[in-house]
Amino acid sequence: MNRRDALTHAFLSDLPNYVGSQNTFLQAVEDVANDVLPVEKNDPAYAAAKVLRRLAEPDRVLSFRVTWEDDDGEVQTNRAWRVQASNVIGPYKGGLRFHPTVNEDILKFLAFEQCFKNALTGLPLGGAKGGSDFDPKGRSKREVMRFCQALMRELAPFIGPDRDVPAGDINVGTEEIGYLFGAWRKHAELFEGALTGKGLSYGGSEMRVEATGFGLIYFVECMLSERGDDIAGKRVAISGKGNVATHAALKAAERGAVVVSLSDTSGTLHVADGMSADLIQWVQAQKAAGKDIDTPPSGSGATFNAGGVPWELDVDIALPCATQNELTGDMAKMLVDNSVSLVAEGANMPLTSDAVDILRRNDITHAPGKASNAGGVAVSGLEMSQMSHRRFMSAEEVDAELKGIMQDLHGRVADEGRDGGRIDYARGANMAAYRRLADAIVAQGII
Ligand SMILES: NC(=O)C1=CN([C@@H]2O[C@H](COP(=O)(O)OP(=O)(O)OC[C@H]3O[C@@H](n4cnc5c(N)ncnc54)[C@H](O)[C@@H]3O)[C@@H](O)[C@H]2O)C=CC1
Ligand SMILES: O=C(O)CCC(=O)C(=O)O
Repeated sequence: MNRRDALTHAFLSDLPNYVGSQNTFLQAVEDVANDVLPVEKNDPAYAAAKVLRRLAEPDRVLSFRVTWEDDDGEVQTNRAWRVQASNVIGPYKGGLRFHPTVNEDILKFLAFEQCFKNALTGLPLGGAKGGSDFDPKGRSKREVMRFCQALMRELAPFIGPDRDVPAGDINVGTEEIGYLFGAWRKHAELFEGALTGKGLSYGGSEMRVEATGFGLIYFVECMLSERGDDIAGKRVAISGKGNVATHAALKAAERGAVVVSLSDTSGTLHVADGMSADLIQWVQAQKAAGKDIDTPPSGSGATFNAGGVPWELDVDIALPCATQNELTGDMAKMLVDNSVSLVAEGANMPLTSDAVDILRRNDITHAPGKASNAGGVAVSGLEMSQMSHRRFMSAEEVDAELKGIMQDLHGRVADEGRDGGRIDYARGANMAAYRRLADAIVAQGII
């Protein structure tokens, strides 16, 4: 082991001493540490500032109880958190997730990733993430509204347009953001952009709903053009059936790709000849109505493979768009066996560490979510500017800005990640984001 490796090893061995058994957070920090610590140790200013050690500790973790009343008049109690990771390059920014699996570990990993992602956008956005173990499944709209209002009663004192600007994530879409914004506005007695993902009638941006999925496809198109190739005719497997998955599917199909799957935890919807926009919109409608996707409309050409995963299918491109660690080592081997040549993450950290290693060993190009799914937060940044200026862009203008941001972001990541004839996108993303954060940390002193 050389000196550089020894220093990285020492950092990683020490991590659990202050992170404890938060394994998802550890996974995210380790991934970054392996790429950036060798550079940090050789840069006197970065090394003296102990940049990564500081980034691996959120500025603060707010933890609170949310008490609300269900439709039967019964009192319900949930746990919620806001992890404010770093505001060194802009106000804290990142989504809110409602899911029974939410805990401090998951939110710390997401907030850490968000710092790097937001730095890559080139916009002045810090990193944060929040959410609750509240499960909206089976809850009425009134219950969801009361829960959002109760959560905002606790969160409101800690957010604001120049302080911390939450947005949506899993199970938090335009409807929930509406309830959250209404409650914040009442609390603050202000009409300001304290949240993004708002509805168009009260300060939202065109294209925020589509931005993450569309941005993912713009990024994939940049990756393909590096090889002198394009997406038309490529067979694409997508996991998930939510906002990111379905908008990626719509954009890929519009660009001439053959989208063969969407999925949920119960199985995979498969169309060998490619999904039509109508079928993708059916999936969106089913999800919005809280219904399953296992009985596709007749004539759509779709079958549902209960228990199956999209990675079993014969495709060129794989886009995991559901949730963290959904694509395991065994599934990565399926991608290798099926000669997949490109994997780009729509979800945040959807690949386990061994899946990443398998792709790397088999020379499969892999873009991490902090680069390829940054389109959503980038349009959130545009929503913040539009709200401040009181001047709103058309859908065409926002889409053109989004495309430009994803192309610039791809260029920055590719430049850092170029290694002979190939591009290491994971390293490129970690390094490009780290440099921006590190320069700001060094410039602002020991604080
Ligand atoms: N909405 C956004 O703008 C952004 C979302 N992301 C990430 O994209 C991923 C999907 O988020 P959205 O589409 O917004 O959420 P959504 O609420 O619209 O859809 C959630 C999706 O996750 C799946 N899912 C949830 N928990 C799961 C589990 N334990 N196992 C398997 N599948 C599960 C659901 O089937 C569904 O496909 C998440 O990782 C999120 O953090 C990343 C960047 C921005
Ligand atoms: O739009 C935002 O502020 C956050 C989006 C988000 O949560 C993410 O990029 O993972």
